[in-house]
Amino acid sequence: MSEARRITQLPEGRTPVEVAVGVLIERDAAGREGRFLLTSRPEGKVYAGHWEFPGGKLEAGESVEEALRRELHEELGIDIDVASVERWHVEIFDYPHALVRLHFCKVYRWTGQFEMREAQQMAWQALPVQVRPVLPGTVPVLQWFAQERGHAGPTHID
Ligand SMILES: Nc1nc2c([nH]c(=O)n2[C@H]2C[C@H](O)[C@@H](COP(=O)(O)OP(=O)(O)OP(=O)(O)O)O2)c(=O)[nH]1
Repeated sequence: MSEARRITQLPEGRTPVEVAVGVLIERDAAGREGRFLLTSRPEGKVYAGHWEFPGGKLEAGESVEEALRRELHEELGIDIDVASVERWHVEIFDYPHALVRLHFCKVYRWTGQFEMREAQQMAWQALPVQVRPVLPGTVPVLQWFAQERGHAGPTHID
């Protein structure tokens, strides 16, 4: 399952699946970032049981923010305001099952109670991440966190 390739340019003639990904982050009263939320991929999906940031594919006509609002509601039962979504990084991954362009967004505010509506699991994590295995497309996010937070050493357990 490790045949995922992180690539910097779209291969000519191939159209990626656009994916909105929400990096939900706790902040303290001073605005310092703390733990972030990972969820496990539900049974029946590719990479079932792997940990990732919640999100999913854009539907026709949707913006990244709208897709994220829909996915977070459908998967986790929480609500976000599209205006508060902060776009962070874009990454392209070429998996055997799909070419995906991941739009990672930071989310600091949400309302509602978390409900695992797809029977997945959730875990608030810090570096190094303790849950495993993580999805290949999740690893760059952990590296960005490591840079931002001055974290040295492994970001997760393989
Ligand atoms: N949600 C999410 N998907 C990721 C991450 N990293 C990564 O490579 N992916 C990939 C895995 C999948 O190929 C794709 C997301 O598709 P998905 O199957 O989870 O989306 P979905 O919920 O819309 O699925 P479905 O309705 O078609 O079942 O993006 C990540 O951190 N979060």
